[in-house]
Amino acid sequence: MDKPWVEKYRPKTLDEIVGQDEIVKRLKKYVEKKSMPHLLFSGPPGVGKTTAALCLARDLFGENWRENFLELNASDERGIDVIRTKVKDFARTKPIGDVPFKIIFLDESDALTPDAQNALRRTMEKYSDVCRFILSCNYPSKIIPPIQSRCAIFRFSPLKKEDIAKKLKEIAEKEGLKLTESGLEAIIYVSEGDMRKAINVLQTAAALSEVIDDEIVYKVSSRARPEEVKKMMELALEGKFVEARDLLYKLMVEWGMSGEDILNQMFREINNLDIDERKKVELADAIGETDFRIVEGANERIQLSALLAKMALMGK
Ligand SMILES: Nc1ncnc2c1ncn2[C@@H]1O[C@H](COP(=O)(O)OP(=O)(O)OP(=O)(O)O)[C@@H](O)[C@H]1O
Repeated sequence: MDKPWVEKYRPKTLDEIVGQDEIVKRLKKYVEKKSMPHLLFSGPPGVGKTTAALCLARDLFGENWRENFLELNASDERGIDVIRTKVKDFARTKPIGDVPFKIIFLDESDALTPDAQNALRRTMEKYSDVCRFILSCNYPSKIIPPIQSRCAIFRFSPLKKEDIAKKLKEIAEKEGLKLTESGLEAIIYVSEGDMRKAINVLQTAAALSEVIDDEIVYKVSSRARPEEVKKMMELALEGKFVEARDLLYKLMVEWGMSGEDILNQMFREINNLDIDERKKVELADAIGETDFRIVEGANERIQLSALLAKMALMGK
């Protein structure tokens, strides 16, 4: 098996990062000045937080980057004591090269409890003359204010269509794949701004075929074509409950979609339906209700059929 493409094609310098332009610009300033504060990276998965930290380290430290960079994962390290010990060992030796500090990257820092974060804050203070911390998290609100106020905050956003397209085209070319326009659109649809997901879908599809079109993308990602989900919703709203439910079963059985996947796609299709604003509100509410019930453990098939029934009664 090939090396995972997310690793093989991970950018090595800040210049290779696609999108996140403002962030890259700010980080380059730190490289220029060889000086930076502690940083807090927040944002959804797979949009370049870890990559940006690695690229920053490479650009800043050059060939010595490995000696000057420590990566820890807050949810793997079995608590703050282990993190503290590792930081202490790492901070004991002087940075190698002409940059006066080392970098500690702490992934999933929002997995730490507030107490653990308080302990982390003290560790950050203790070693701040020799170490800069980069904390990565999905939600900055889960980081205690005293840490937030000690960090420069960087908010990473889901990647734009064009940015994902650029990267996928580059990989397809290097791997000798034919990525069709429909295939590219489909990967963009299923990955929802997450570059890791996009690259993984491309690699999984490439294991099955040299030509990547929408058919294969929806197959490997267990997603239905958006048109099919939309059609199911339209049938229900037109009062054709049985036809809508047949299509639902087809999505679940033939495409292997979970109830949660179907609801997510239905939610995304609301805006594409030709119904008035009030109906869209009712529909979003009904989908939310069904989602809650499924999360609580109710039968998916029954809940989704009931949702279609509700839509049939709701009408267009
Ligand atoms: N902006 C980007 N430019 C180029 N490649 C990217 C970008 N964002 C993500 N990638 C690709 O996706 C993979 C995953 O990205 P990364 O590990 O940086 O995500 P992350 O934001 O740290 O996510 P998580 O919060 O899940 O750790 C990388 O190996 C890289 O190949």
